Amino acid sequence: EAGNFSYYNNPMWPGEAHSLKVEQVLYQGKSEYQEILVFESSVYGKVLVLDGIVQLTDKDECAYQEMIAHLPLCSIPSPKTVLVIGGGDGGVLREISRHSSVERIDICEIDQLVIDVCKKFFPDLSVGFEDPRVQLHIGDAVEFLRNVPEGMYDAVIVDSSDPIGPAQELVEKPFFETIARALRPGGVLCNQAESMWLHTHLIQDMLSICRATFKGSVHYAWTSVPTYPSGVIGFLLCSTDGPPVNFLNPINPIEKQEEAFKGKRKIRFYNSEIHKAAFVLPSFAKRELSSF
Ligand SMILES: NCCCN[C@H]1CC[C@H](N)CC1
Repeated sequence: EAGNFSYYNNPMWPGEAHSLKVEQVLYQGKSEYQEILVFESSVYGKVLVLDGIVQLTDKDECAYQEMIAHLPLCSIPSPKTVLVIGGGDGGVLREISRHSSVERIDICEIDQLVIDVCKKFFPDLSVGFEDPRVQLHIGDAVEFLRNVPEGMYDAVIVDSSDPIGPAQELVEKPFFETIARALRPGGVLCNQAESMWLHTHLIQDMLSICRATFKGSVHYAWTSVPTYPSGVIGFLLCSTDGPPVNFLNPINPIEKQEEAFKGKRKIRFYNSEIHKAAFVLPSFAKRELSSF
């Protein structure tokens, strides 16, 4: 119904509310995993909500999807095989397909209904599924990774929702160990890593797991997404042992990828400068998220 959509008292954000004016509800349903809502907002275009948590909006999804895809892929010389965990809306696939070096994109999404709803209401994102390099696997990521050959991927991107509900196991040590095994030497992981304003304890836990699991470098980067709680979201960038990866300086800059732009939607947020800037942290975060 028209009015306001707001979520509050979610255990992830106690005592915090964020509300968007609803022009029209476009879809409401429930899969075997979560409640799914799509509505037209007055400021941010269409909005996708899972279990009461905003996942993306037309207006600001570019910041999240472009950063989570290009921060890892622009940090290694020539990514060929990529795995996406989650990402059922297709936005991350859309961004990965800008890289002409990529030959294979596996995606493991647990909820088919999310994919179907996004194909209907978010064609600018689900276009990612049309790339012939994409192979879709519906199922649990932990199960999927168990059956992946060792050293299979150059990059793994974990585009997960928050660690309550279906994505709880995606912040635990065994999951990161299966990712490390699936990556080739010098391979990279980019993981959704919550807000430095609200979740430094969760981020510290993920950082210590990653520093123990990934023998290369581990860095925290962040970006602005106005419709996420606290208006920012972070990313964990990890590399395995083998050729060192310097995340802070994109050696495979998007500006040099002619495929990145030809016949595709323009890039709206990411560029090589904002790549470098993403790893610059405010003082409190440097203290709380530095190596320990
Ligand atoms: N690909 C859509 C974004 C999914 N990522 C999450 C949405 C919910 C947020 N609280 C955290 C990121």
